[in-house]
Amino acid sequence: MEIEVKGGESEILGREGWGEAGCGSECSGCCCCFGESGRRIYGLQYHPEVTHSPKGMETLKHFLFDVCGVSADWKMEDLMEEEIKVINNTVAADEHVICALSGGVDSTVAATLVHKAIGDRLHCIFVDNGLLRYKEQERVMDTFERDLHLPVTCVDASEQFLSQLKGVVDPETKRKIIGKEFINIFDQFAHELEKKHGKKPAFLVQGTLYPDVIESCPPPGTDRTHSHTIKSHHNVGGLPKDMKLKLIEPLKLLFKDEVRELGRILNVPVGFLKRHPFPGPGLAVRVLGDVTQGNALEVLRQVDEIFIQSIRDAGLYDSIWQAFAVFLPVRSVGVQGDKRTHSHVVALRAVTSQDGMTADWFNFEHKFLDDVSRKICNSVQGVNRVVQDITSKPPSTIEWE
Ligand SMILES: Nc1ncnc2c1ncn2[C@@H]1O[C@H](COP(=O)(O)OP(=O)(O)OP(=O)(O)O)[C@@H](O)[C@H]1O
Repeated sequence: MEIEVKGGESEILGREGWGEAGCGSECSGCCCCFGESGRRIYGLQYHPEVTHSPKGMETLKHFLFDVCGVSADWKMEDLMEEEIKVINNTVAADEHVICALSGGVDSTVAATLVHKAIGDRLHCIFVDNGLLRYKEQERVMDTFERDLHLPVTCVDASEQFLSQLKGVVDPETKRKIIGKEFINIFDQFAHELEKKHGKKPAFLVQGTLYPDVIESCPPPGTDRTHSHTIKSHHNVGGLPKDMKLKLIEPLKLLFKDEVRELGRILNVPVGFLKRHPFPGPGLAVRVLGDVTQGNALEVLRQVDEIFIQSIRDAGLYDSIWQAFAVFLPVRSVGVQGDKRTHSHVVALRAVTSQDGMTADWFNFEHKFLDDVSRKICNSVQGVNRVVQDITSKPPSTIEWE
């Protein structure tokens, strides 16, 4: 069996006295697993939970059910009830809670659960940062209000964000600017709620998932300890110290597919739960270079909408983890309507994945790509070339910036 072994950790294995040991085929014979059935001690030097590990799930099932003797009687309904109890015990009857909704699955499910627990003492905010997809604001606000009955304030801050991003091309700087603007807006929202209810919100709901917790957890042997601050920084770009908000993270023991299951129990529309992930910094990380230059955002919105709608029409949306278009900071020469053009180039990216940690590029049929490319060049002014991204993760990341 071939397995991927993380380098640099093999010296703790293969000590004398251990029983059976296995070797990795691609790592010069270093130990990749061992077992001592007498002492009932087992160890693995690879990630069985990763989809790329063959028989990983079988290995885990064998360990849990045959070795440890546990039974699979865990139910999502029980978790929901438990979390509601925890939320009610945490938030006193006169306290208020805020939640930043992105229109994504995680924050929506987290907010819906907290709303079920504490009702309208939950106050949600959705920010139009000028970096949203085609008609995104209307589409998500409609779902929040009509289907989920969530109390949501929509703030149009597009000018504020775009003016701060003018001339910025470095991806990290873009992310930091966006994170900082989000915080200013959340802070202002909290102040307004304080004026209205006479009390500052004490809690912030975040849609932290278990993979985020794992990623925030430092490797064993380092002096560091796990910190929630790491995730909150990751999530909303860092919270201002004077907000003093305590975190409510009801999904922090769940993986994405489990969050979707919880969402189904909470009656979040299935179409919404199946939405592809969308990055917090929005189209800013899909327009390479200065997002405010020319009509890059508008062009990208139109291209992206055509691509996604074509994927839906072809019945492929649910087979793809994430699909989107990227606006490239180059122009190419073309011939359109008997005229020479010097126009924009856009890239299409679609990947499959189980958890976003690794991903493979999606292999569209030739006809699909041909149709989409023609449709884009024929209907989006200023685009004369469409290319496809055919790299997996690794070596690339899913997003381009
Ligand atoms: N436009 C927005 N308005 C309000 N809050 C936002 C917005 N975009 C992102 N956020 C907040 O920042 C968090 C992190 O954004 P990111 O896109 O990385 O989310 P995520 O962890 O994938 O979760 P989700 O599935 O909810 O989008 C979101 O969960 C949400 O709380």
